[in-house]
Amino acid sequence: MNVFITRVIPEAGLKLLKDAGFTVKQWTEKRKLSTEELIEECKWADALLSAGQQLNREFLEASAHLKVIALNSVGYDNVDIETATRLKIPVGNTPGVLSGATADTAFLLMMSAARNAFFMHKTIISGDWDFFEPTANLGKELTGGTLGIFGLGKIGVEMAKRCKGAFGMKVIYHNRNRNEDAEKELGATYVSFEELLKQSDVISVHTALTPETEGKFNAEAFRQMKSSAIFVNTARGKIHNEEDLISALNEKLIWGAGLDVTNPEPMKPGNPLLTMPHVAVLPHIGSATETTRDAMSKLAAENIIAGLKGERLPFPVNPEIYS
Ligand SMILES: NC(=O)C1=CN([C@@H]2O[C@H](COP(=O)(O)OP(=O)(O)OC[C@H]3O[C@@H](n4cnc5c(N)ncnc54)[C@H](O)[C@@H]3O)[C@@H](O)[C@H]2O)C=CC1
Ligand SMILES: O=C(O)C(=O)CO
Repeated sequence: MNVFITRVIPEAGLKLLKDAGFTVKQWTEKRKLSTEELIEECKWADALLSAGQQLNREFLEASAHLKVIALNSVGYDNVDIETATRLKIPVGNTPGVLSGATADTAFLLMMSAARNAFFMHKTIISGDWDFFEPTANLGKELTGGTLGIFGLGKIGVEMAKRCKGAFGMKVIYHNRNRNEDAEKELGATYVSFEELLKQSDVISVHTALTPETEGKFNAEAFRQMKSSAIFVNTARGKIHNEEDLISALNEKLIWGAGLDVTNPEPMKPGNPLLTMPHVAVLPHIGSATETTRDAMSKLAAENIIAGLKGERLPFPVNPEIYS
């Protein structure tokens, strides 16, 4: 059995695949494959382990022989799941193991925006750090503030735990469904989207990218937020409208922002967000720790192994193919 992998993955996952007796080919070029290249590579493969590739209808229809597609991510917005399901190709993802690391990144971005850390760092590089000024470079304290989580799933819960534990923040959330476990564990309160915007000192986005969440944080949403609020997005860049975010920051409708995800990725080096005060931008490193990336590669390998054995994937995103 042959497995094509669209990126070099950690040894931990690779070993599981090799120990299972599969022949593995990794794409080592530091660029994404085109759809045509991916179709060509997959002609040889029985399974695909995909990191960061767009798996569209054209690719899936040309690769309907694949017995399994394992994503090296929890997000699956870059896969045409409807087509994969129609073609009965099981698709697996990597939930849970990356929740802590990604929440750590959200926390880092929240803190960095609150204390203007990225901007102040640049003043050292440019030689503009002159002397200690008691009235300048002032940030925000978060103790006792309100954290608003948009999408209180696995990562959202981890972010809420960190903010409650560190700063005693009150947690409110808006979700597709109530999360009663989190309400009990964290004392989190369910609110409407409008109340989330109005009441939060920090809004942290943790939903999947879907037609309902795309562009959700737009001019209208930023207008309803507190002028002292910080907007954090570690989910997907398309959930906020970048132009509207830049205007909201320039017009001081909100105070700051922390982004691990942008639209497009990579963000262009001249993007104004990279030099604005109270803004912190990272290059999609939410899950990027050794421990977490090892664990993700193992889950992806487990999905491949189950799929190639004809078994149900341990982490399927289209479980309906089994019914
Ligand atoms: N920056 C990074 O490196 C990473 C980003 N992510 C992103 O984070 C997202 C969330 O991951 P998890 O917490 O593991 O997923 P999850 O499925 O546990 O949580 C997502 C939550 O959002 C809610 N939701 C979905 N649609 C909604 C809507 N229209 N309105 C309100 N709530 C809605 C769901 O009910 C669920 O509670 C992923 O889909 C991925 O896009 C995930 C890992 C790393
Ligand atoms: O898992 C995901 O969805 C990511 O964005 C990277 O870990």
